[in-house]
Amino acid sequence: MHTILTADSESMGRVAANLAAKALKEAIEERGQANLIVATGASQFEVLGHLVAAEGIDWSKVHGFHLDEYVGLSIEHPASFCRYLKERFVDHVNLAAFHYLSGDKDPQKTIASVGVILSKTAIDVALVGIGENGHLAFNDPPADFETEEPYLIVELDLPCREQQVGEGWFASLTDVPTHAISMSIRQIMKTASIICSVPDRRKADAVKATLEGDVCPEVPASILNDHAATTLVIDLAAASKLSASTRNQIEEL
Ligand SMILES: O=P(O)(O)OC[C@H]1O[C@](O)(CO)[C@@H](O)[C@@H]1O
Repeated sequence: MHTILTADSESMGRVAANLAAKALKEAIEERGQANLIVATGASQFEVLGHLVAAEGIDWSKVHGFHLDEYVGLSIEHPASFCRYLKERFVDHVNLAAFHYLSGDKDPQKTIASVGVILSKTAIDVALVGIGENGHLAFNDPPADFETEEPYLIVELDLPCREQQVGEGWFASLTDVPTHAISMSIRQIMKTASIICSVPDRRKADAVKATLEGDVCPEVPASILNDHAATTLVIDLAAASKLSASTRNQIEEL
């Protein structure tokens, strides 16, 4: 995994968005279209802000896929990932299509219908983050590294649900849904180019475990070490617990 260290979340977002824009333009040039997976959460604020402002992407040739969503939240809820993506991404670009995961009515039906399309699609770029508990999408530890299903309905663990309260998406723990739709680990790993953006000191332990520990289901994001073309973009705060030898191997911008 190639890791890039940036000063702060703003420069992290700019670097990640530039990488994504380049990969999307190359895919459009080569194949006439591009397929993109989009994540949500605090880690994607700056990434999506820079990406929608990027020049030279023919968005009408881009098909978007949604990484994960809570079960039971309507798009009216402030923490809805559908709402987040609509407001921060889809409304700003003229996409060929965006495949939302609506988790409020019939999540099984949603994952069946979007999953069929996703299974037949070669994804060029995935924008992802890492949770405080090391999760990748909503695959909390221990994550299922084996399933071939494109999407799963998962139970969220306590640290994951506490993170959502800590970030201010929900007023209390009881408001956080207990289940979510998540793209599976194997499906994410099929992406040609993964761009994983991780800002903030809250993520320092997860970043350390991802870069310095074993690849194991207990650290779901560690699987990215087995991917041929992942770039991890972190800021100084997220890198604050890395060893000196890891720091020496990281590209600093
Ligand atoms: O960006 P956050 O809120 O720190 O979360 C990291 C990752 O976790 C998810 O938000 C799921 O909680 C992903 O969509 C995101 O990439």
